[in-house]
Amino acid sequence: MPVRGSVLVSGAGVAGTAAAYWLSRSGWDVVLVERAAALRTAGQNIDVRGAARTVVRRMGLEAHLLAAGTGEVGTRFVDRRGRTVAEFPAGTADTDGPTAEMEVLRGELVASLDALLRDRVAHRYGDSVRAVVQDAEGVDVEFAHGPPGRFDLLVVAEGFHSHTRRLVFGDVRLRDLGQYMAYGTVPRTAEDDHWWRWLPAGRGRAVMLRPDNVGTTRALLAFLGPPTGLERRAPREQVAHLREVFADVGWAAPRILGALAADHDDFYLDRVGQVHAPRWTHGRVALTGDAAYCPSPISGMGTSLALTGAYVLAGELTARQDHAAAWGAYEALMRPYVRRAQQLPPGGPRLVNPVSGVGVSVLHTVMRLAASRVGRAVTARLFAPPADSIALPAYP
Ligand SMILES: Cc1cc2nc3c(=O)[nH]c(=O)nc-3n(C[C@H](O)[C@H](O)[C@H](O)COP(=O)(O)OP(=O)(O)OC[C@H]3O[C@@H](n4cnc5c(N)ncnc54)[C@H](O)[C@@H]3O)c2cc1C
Repeated sequence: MPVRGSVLVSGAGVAGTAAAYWLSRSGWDVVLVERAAALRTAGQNIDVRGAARTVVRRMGLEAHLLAAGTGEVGTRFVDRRGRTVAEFPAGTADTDGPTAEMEVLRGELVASLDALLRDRVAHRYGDSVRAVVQDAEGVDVEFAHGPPGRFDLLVVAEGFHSHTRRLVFGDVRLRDLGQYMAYGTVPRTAEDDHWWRWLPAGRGRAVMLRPDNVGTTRALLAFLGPPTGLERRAPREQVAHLREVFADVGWAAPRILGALAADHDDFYLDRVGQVHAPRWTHGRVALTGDAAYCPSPISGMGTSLALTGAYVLAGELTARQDHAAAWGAYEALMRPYVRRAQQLPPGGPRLVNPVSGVGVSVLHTVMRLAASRVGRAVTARLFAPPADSIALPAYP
């Protein structure tokens, strides 16, 4: 196959590995640079829905990812004693509820995508883009550590806080959704089951436990509040803060906080937000995945947008050959899809994280109604992620 041109992909997450796969498969010469010293396989349960299911099927990964799923059987809202208030079993349709049919650990997905790149894509770990200068024919890139290089195109897939996005596009609008989320992995206990258990704990807080397929349990602590810079503090200080915020919450909170205090390895805390970049391309540089259009973890669509966007970007580049035409087609196909994915239910995180005790009781009632047969039909139509709302082209 003739080489179409050279592409530097920056960021070996979901979007970066997927873009590298589709580009290399179509004859592009791809270098994948990742800031971390190795592939980052941390992360928790993520959903692959709708059009993204088609993308992983076209990669030959669907059966493997279904078999390597977390085994989550559905979502249960619980009270402070762990008793089920309402449950939403996982359906076979991707749009059925919080638990998608394809739920995998992020690490499993990224490792599976990366395994497709062996012998196709040059990896450069422990390095990052320091400067970008482009002209009509190409992009000159300086790296923090390695020698500089010239590429035909640069694809930025560095996630929410992308540095290269800032270098090329300046500051883009980040929509803060008023919530912190902390993730960690805790030892599994006999009491843990295969449900995603979700405690709305009042005062805008939530405690969640989710099953995995590697013998541990995934924990999530979320709380509403303004940005305080907590996300930039050391993990030890972040856990100490969480201990204060969740001090009076029972159920799984003490167990989670105890485990997080002992082990920070897989601990991660950040603000919940969205990326609203007015343009996704500039000259010979394109943004994809969270760096371009993060819809936030509460949308359930981040990974699906990353997989779909990488596929469309690479497909259009290959189908059109002229990168400017490809950028136009990428925006035209993906913008409406992204707009729908970024439209959260009214109130955003506030809707399912009531502040007062009365609010928690109201939420319990609403969840019970929503979990009924009629309720599920209505809520599926109102709140289901718009995972299928794109006509995915079949590229050669
Ligand atoms: C370690 C980790 C854990 C996560 N855990 C969860 C989770 O539990 N639940 C959830 O919903 N979402 C999680 N996410 C986010 C989720 O992966 C994304 O929302 C979604 O899959 C879109 O992926 P992405 O490839 O655009 O971004 P990401 O998956 O964030 O990948 C971005 C990649 O770019 C790399 N990178 C960043 N800056 C640079 C740079 N300057 N140069 C080179 N490389 C760079 C990062 O190290 C990372 O490998 C996690 C992301 C990471 C990186």
